[in-house]
Amino acid sequence: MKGVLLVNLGSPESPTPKDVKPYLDEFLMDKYVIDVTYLLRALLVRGIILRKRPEQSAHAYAQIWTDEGSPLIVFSKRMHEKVKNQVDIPVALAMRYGTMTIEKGLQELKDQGVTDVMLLALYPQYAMASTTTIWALADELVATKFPEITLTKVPAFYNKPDFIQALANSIKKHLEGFDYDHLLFSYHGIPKRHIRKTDVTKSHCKINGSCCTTPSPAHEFCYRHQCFETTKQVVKLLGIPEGKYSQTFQSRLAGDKWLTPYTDVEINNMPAKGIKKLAVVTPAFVADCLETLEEIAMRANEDFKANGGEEFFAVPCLNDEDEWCNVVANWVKDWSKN
Ligand SMILES: C=CC1=C(C)c2cc3[nH]c(cc4nc(cc5[nH]c(cc1n2)c(C)c5CCC(=O)O)C(CCC(=O)O)=C4C)c(C)c3C=C
Ligand SMILES: [Fe+2]
Ligand SMILES: [Fe+2]
Repeated sequence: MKGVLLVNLGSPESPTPKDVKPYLDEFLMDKYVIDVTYLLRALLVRGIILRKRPEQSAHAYAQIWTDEGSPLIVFSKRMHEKVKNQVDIPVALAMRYGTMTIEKGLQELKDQGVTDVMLLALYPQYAMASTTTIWALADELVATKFPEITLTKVPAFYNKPDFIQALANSIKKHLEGFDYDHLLFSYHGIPKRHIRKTDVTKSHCKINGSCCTTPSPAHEFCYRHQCFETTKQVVKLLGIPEGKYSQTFQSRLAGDKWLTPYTDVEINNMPAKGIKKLAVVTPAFVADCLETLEEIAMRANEDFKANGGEEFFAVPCLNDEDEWCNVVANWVKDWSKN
């Protein structure tokens, strides 16, 4: 019997340092996120990052937390319900980190008699730190605990026409009536090293400006290329002219060379370039979360205005919008027919 496992990142149990610390420990000790030797990772994460970050992150989480819990979890659950109600095979929801584990998701499907699982990582663009870590853990669990299950991994959907259409329609709807000067596409950043590491050709991705727009088999696993493509296709559908939009990368951790240009730096410089009304869209995230609600809608908004900006609007993620849920339900239906 067929079934589906939807997987997103996860959130701490509560916005307190006590719960944020073990969550960040699980997340940052993941070898696909901080991809150095175990000893170096432990030194970096447990010896340095986790000394202060849980307090700071808990404070940030507290500002976005809702009565129902973390926005990422709340929106993912709503989206899951809507998808589930449209299809006639079991659909489970799991998170890569935290208590809603992939193991529990697979168990839930197994208990309903599922042996053939469509694994959908809820990230439009492929990255080692987001997609591979889900695929690798699911593979490990199947090998050790669910030998009767086979997995079908859904490739990144950054350029799928129905996803692009849903995203473009959502942006258009949210921006109705906002006469913005500029639309910024801000994607979660990753270390440049990750791009080189997942280059299947081993030589294509030089991150020098043109590699990501030059056709190559490397692009199946090139996060930067996939971000450019999402932006290009959405802009085309919306008919936004050159110069009225740009693309940046946010949420970097210190100590590494991350993809540029950086969202915060660019936003702070915009008012001086005459951009006074700014709209920001965050297409690496399908559900609003800390990185969209606190980093963009709150912090970037304040910084933009402190630097002379006048109006700022953070476009919500797709969350549980009907069109997006229908798109996912259609992917499930198409897969389950074959
Ligand atoms: C879009 C996909 C994501 C990629 C790629 C990604 C890479 C990545 N992230 C970190 C470090 C952190 N990310 C944090 C939060 C966070 N990251 C994503 C998605 C991707 N991360 C989401 C959806 C969220 C929000 C989670 C939520 O609960 O709302 C955090 C935690 C928060 C904080 O302390 O700031 C960290 C840390 C790295 C190092 C990385 C690639 C190497
Ligand atoms: Fe992240
Ligand atoms: Fe590339």
